[in-house]
Amino acid sequence: MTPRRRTNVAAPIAVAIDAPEIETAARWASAVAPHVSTVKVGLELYLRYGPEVITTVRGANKVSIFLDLKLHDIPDTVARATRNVARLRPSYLTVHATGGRDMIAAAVEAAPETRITAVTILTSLDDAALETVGIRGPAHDAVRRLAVLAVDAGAQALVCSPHEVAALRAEVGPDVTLITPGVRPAGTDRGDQARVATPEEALAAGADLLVIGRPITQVPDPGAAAASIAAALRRSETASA
Ligand SMILES: O=C(O)c1cc(=O)[nH]c(=O)n1[C@@H]1O[C@H](COP(=O)(O)O)[C@@H](O)[C@H]1O
Repeated sequence: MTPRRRTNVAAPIAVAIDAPEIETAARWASAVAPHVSTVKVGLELYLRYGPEVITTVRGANKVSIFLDLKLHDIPDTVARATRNVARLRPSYLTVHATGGRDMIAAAVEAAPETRITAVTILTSLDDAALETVGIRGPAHDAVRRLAVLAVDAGAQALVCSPHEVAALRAEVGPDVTLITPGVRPAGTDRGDQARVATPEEALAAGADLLVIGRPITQVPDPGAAAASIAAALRRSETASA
């Protein structure tokens, strides 16, 4: 699939600010903000610092906030939790698609200004791991089933691995934002990720937003790493135009 061309300078990257301390998170956010569209705050920081970490990471940075709490509970509980964090005005909020249709719909209704983002099958799981938790695979099929269910329930964005993006795009159309973690620049360590691809491959497959954490944050200069991946993405878009 031909990648959709972008005119803004910030690359379609959500940097996963998975830091132990709020001071580190603030430093990483301001280093990467000139180069990327979005920063993602997840469980590690939010469970320690709560809403304060959103205010801090947002700071003076011109970035969208992706709040990755992966909510998964009964619909009323998820609705109330979603309402609480919607006050922080995140652009994206994650819920697990396996929570089911009513749970996803409850989150959508509770946060009309936020893109409720359904996580399909975690990128750390391969086909064998899926079987151990009783989800009918292969991962590719499970992702497609959950994506259709989530969009039907009102989710405006989906998280999947780069391997499933092209098929999902064909399935859900152009209006649903497709977000891919499991992104590893060539030559970097895949760590605990199972279904991975390079940033250029994920973008070429049709992803709208690439979630990248450790390849940017666990190097001496996160700002330079973000700038370098952003430049590589721009080159690959130009080459395929
Ligand atoms: O929802 C997510 O962001 C997410 C879903 C998924 O399936 N896999 C996944 O890795 N993530 C998140 O994406 C980030 C990936 O970070 P790195 O593996 O360091 O690039 C982490 O913050 C994960 O919590």
